[in-house]
Amino acid sequence: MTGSPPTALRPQHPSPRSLRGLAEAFGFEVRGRIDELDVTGVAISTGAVHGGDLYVGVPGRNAHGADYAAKAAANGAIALLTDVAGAERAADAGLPILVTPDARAALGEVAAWIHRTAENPAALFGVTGTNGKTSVVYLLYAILRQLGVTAGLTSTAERRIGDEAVTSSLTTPEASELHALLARMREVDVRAVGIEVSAQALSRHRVDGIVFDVVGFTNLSHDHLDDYASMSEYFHAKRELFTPERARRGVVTIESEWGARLVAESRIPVTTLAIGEDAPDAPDAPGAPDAPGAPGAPGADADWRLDVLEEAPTHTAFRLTGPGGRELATRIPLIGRYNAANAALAIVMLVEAGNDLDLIAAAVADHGIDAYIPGRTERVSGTRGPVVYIDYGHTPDAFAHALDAIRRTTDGRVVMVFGADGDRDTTKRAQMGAIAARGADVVVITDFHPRWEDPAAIRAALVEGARAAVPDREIHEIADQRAAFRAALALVGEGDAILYAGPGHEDYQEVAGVKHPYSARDDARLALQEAGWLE
Ligand SMILES: CC(=O)N[C@H]1[C@@H](OP(=O)(O)OP(=O)(O)OC[C@H]2O[C@@H](n3ccc(=O)[nH]c3=O)[C@H](O)[C@@H]2O)O[C@H](CO)[C@@H](O)[C@@H]1O[C@H](C)C(=O)N[C@@H](C)C(=O)N[C@H](CCC(=O)O)C(=O)O
Ligand SMILES: Nc1ncnc2c1ncn2[C@@H]1O[C@H](COP(=O)(O)OP(=O)(O)OP(=O)(O)O)[C@@H](O)[C@H]1O
Repeated sequence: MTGSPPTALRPQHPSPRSLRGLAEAFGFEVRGRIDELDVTGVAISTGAVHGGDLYVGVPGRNAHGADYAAKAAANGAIALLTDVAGAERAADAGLPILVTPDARAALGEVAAWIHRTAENPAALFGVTGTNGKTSVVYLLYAILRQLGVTAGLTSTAERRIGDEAVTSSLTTPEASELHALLARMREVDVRAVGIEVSAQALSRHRVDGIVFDVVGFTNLSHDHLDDYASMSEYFHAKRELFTPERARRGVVTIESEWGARLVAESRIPVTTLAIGEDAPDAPDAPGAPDAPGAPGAPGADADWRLDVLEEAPTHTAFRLTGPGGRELATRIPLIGRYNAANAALAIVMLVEAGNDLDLIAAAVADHGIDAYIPGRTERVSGTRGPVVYIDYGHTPDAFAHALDAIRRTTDGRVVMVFGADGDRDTTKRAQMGAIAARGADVVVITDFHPRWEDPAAIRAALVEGARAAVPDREIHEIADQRAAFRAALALVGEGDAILYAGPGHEDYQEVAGVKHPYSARDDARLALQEAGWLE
């Protein structure tokens, strides 16, 4: 096939449904002629419209989607669903209009109806938390495949059905895309799906029309305080997943006060998972696991307990002990106690969904969990020279965990390369700088996605945070990412490690609205070759 790659996975054999039936099922006011019209899909953005779709026009930050109804019609939409204001704006667009007070709030159920996603559903696993969602979803996917289950996933990195994958734009797709994806998955007999659920998705109705079988919570720490006024508001957005309207059962990692709070405030039955001793030093407030009010030894009376048995640059081995002393011991090809925690959460979620622990243990007995997580402390170096990890961490807590994991498995020096997102939560930058300075021997501050911000100002905030925390730390400020990585590489040798946090799986850098091609993974491999460390 030529042309642009598909941006979404949709059913290939949709079964048309009557638009009149839709309007009646939801009690929508109808403006225009809709009899004889059948709908085969639904889209919230004109770029995603396929022939036969219902286009849903919602108000946004920049525009009202209804203003694009004519464009949707040109792309093949057969009708518009919108609010009263939208209906007036689109009166001359040439499409019949269904009117509802809040079209975004209706979207999930409408998409579920059009795609019949409630019929013969796969087991649905939802994962939320500040860090680790993508990782848990990939670990679920890997274990399910080892159990012989046809699985799918949706994450920040990609939407995936077996070997078919598309790159993601949002962490959690809009409900229109999500239900289409589930319908496509049903066509190819996917029986279990891991879905990463961001706080924004819960606040913006993106997982409406779904009841998860099991939901999991990783942790909560400082992020997205540009979107939420406080950590409590951010927590409340995530807590929404632990309600009977959204899920049947939950598993909560009790690593911090937030996990304990979620257990206390959950409105669905929850199972708890405690992490053994030796968590890394947590960042300071806000959102610190050891913030005031945290209960004593977290997880002392949890249902499940994780103990890390071995940490190496290539793998982590752990034991999981559950109710009645049931045990599973295995390994993951990933570094870090936090990744063992992610794997443990995935396993307990599978058990809560009815999978037998012994069967899971048998499936992962030979080689451990066979997971590949793109751009999450991904080792790009070879057998010689420094160990180089490319990571997606972009929060203080992620920095702390990744640095801790690398420090534990590195005899030599640790150099950290990183930048910070422009046009995103600016309040975490000083802390990111501070944690890097505390955890690494040398810090190289570079640009990430400046977007519309002045990149020099972003770097300055990071440098200031680093200097304030460790005044004599060796700090380099190098705007160009390729040059920054090469400068880091020049500082290390056999036995040392580089953590390049930020770019992860991404293949671009966004500057002033333009996406420039840049893959940190590819460039790091190239630099390693240039330095003679990699064939
Ligand atoms: C701030 C925010 O939530 N923006 C979302 C919003 O865009 P917007 O309000 O800017 O939209 P707009 O430009 O005003 O347009 C209004 C409507 O007209 C439509 N439109 C507009 C122009 C056009 O030509 N055709 C068209 O159809 C748009 O699709 C939209 O529905 O509606 C769009 C689709 O309806 C979303 O894709 C978009 O998410 C943007 C990309 C985003 O960045 N969201 C962030 C906050 C987010 O959700 N992030 C989390 C990250 C979680 C994590 O880090 O863990 C996530 O889940 O991804
Ligand atoms: N359980 C965890 N606790 C703390 N940090 C973690 C954990 N798991 C992963 N991380 C760190 O967070 C980074 C992002 O991991 P991951 O992509 O799995 O999280 P996420 O919640 O999906 O974030 P995003 O939605 O932004 O992708 C990792 O690269 C790693 O540095």
